[in-house]
Amino acid sequence: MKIAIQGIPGSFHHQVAINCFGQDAEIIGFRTFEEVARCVSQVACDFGVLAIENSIAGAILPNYELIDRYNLTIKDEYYLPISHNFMCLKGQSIADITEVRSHPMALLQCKKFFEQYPQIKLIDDIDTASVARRIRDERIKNVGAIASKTAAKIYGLELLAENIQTVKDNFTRFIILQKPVLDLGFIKPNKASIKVTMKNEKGILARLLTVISESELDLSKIQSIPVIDKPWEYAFFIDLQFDDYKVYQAVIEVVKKEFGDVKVFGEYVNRK
Ligand SMILES: O=C(O)C(=O)C[C@]1(C(=O)O)C=C[C@@H](O)C=C1
Repeated sequence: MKIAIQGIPGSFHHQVAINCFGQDAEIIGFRTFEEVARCVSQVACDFGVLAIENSIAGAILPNYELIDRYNLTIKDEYYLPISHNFMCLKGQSIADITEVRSHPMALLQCKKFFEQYPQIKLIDDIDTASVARRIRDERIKNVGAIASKTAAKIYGLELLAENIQTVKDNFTRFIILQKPVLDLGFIKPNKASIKVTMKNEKGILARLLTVISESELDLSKIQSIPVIDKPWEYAFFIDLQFDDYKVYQAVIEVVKKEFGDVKVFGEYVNRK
């Protein structure tokens, strides 16, 4: 089985791919999230793993747009506890480090820690582990990485500080993507991710939320994203949790009829 991820061994995406698909899965690493989405849409891989939101840094908005544009299906979700660690080539101390490189989401999660070291510049890079590997391969001094302890071990770096994320309980929600499938097999879904492109009417969002709340569906996430060909109009990505699939389906029908276009990205099992 081929699994597409952004990143290399030691990255958090790599960890999720192993946790979900086992050690024997063939994990194919890409440099960008877009390449992952494209690979899954072309069925060059069976599944893709994509981070979608983090409990400290918030949503990764461009990834919502990718799921939509490449017409992908959300098959499942996975919540990974994230512990970030500050690391560098052996034999250096924090005072030697002038810049730290990592994935932008990782930097956001550790911003507070670096406030005490104003001499260290924070620089966006591809993914957490690839910085660790580059530091090792090119024997780069004075540069630190933020990555998992697994990455420090694989790439032989020294830990300068552990668990440096702003809040110790830190989670990233990942989604497992595949090409559209209508057959859910044996899965009994109790969660769905949908996009509603609403008519621009006064009070319409409040009315939609009332319909959802009165139906007893649990709205676990709502995120607006711009409709790119209609400036200042927005679509809403909504996650819904439910006990009764029929109630959920009935609400979807009402939303389609009264509120606007609905695109269902996936129906799956809540893993929170
Ligand atoms: O760089 C990595 O190791 C990743 O897997 C990327 C990523 C992200 O996209 O949010 C995954 C989890 C953490 O939140 C930080 C970075």
